Amino acid sequence: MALIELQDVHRTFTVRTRTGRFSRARREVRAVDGLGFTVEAGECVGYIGPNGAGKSTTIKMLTGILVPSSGRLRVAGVDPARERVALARRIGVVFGQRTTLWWDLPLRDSFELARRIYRIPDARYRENLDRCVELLDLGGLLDTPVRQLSLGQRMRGDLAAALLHDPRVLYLDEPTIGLDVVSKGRVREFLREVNRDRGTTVLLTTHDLTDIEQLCGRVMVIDHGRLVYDGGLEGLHATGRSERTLVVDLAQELGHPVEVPGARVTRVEGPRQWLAFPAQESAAPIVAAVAARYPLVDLSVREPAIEDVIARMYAEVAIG
Ligand SMILES: Nc1ncnc2c1ncn2[C@@H]1O[C@H](COP(=O)(O)OP(=O)(O)OP(=O)(O)O)[C@@H](O)[C@H]1O
Repeated sequence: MALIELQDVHRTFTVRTRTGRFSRARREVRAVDGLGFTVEAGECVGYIGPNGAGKSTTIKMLTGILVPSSGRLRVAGVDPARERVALARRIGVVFGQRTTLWWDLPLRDSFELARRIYRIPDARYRENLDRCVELLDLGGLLDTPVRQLSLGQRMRGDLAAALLHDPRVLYLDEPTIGLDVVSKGRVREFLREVNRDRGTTVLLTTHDLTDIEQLCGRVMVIDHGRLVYDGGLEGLHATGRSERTLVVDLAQELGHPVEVPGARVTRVEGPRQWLAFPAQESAAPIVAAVAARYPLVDLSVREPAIEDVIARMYAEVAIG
């Protein structure tokens, strides 16, 4: 069953720019430009793209904060902008950069407030709170005012607050931003549990690709308001933008890059040179060509890092 559905969604903004001392021009920005995708119940999907791609605008439309200029949008069966109250019961939202917790009150009070706002039945509330407290290790923090919590503790509190009412969809916007390695691991482990054991559908926006690698079976890449990739993370390598690297140690420093068909030198350090070649091609002919022309001491092949693939993809979309 599809929990999130977008069909040909557009959202434009009109911005005024100064063209002279007394003159202004109106310009249309297409923040989201014919976007369409479906997220099925129980999926955990990464939603990534360069700055200004349209991610926040999409999330704002999905949470009912912004109305689309045109197109069709449904979340858990409701139209977000028209049925905000019904939507609120079905979704949970966590923004890494902002908190929904009450700054001066103990953590417990923010949870209590969520119980009242969402009218969560007592038994359900206690069960969910106990689970979150245990999994997120919040036991010793419930009576601490939020302003005294560390960033990692506060994020764990925000996650709990977003899930107490059993939302079917969880939107996460940079949930691990600024956290140390241990805190990131804990947040990711919790999210995995929420998605796997409770079947909560997760849409995750992040600039940290490790979040995606560890949590998402599917990734959508957006740029200029359009979907430019939708599929598995490993499938990104097959888009032709992925490169492997052959690292060769020559017997002596050449003073210039080696010349080998099918590969390009990306770095030279003394006798060591780095040769990039398309990831889907075999390394064998390149190794043979290098060995035939230059005396070698050692060589190794490095697999592409997903960061590099995405960076190249962003760069190509920007140029094209
Ligand atoms: N309220 C607004 N008024 C005018 N333009 C806007 C408004 N909100 C967003 N935009 C423009 O729409 C485009 C998409 O912005 P959006 O914030 O959705 O991108 P993003 O992918 O979330 O970027 P980031 O990763 O930097 O948060 C940008 O060009 C932005 O300047």
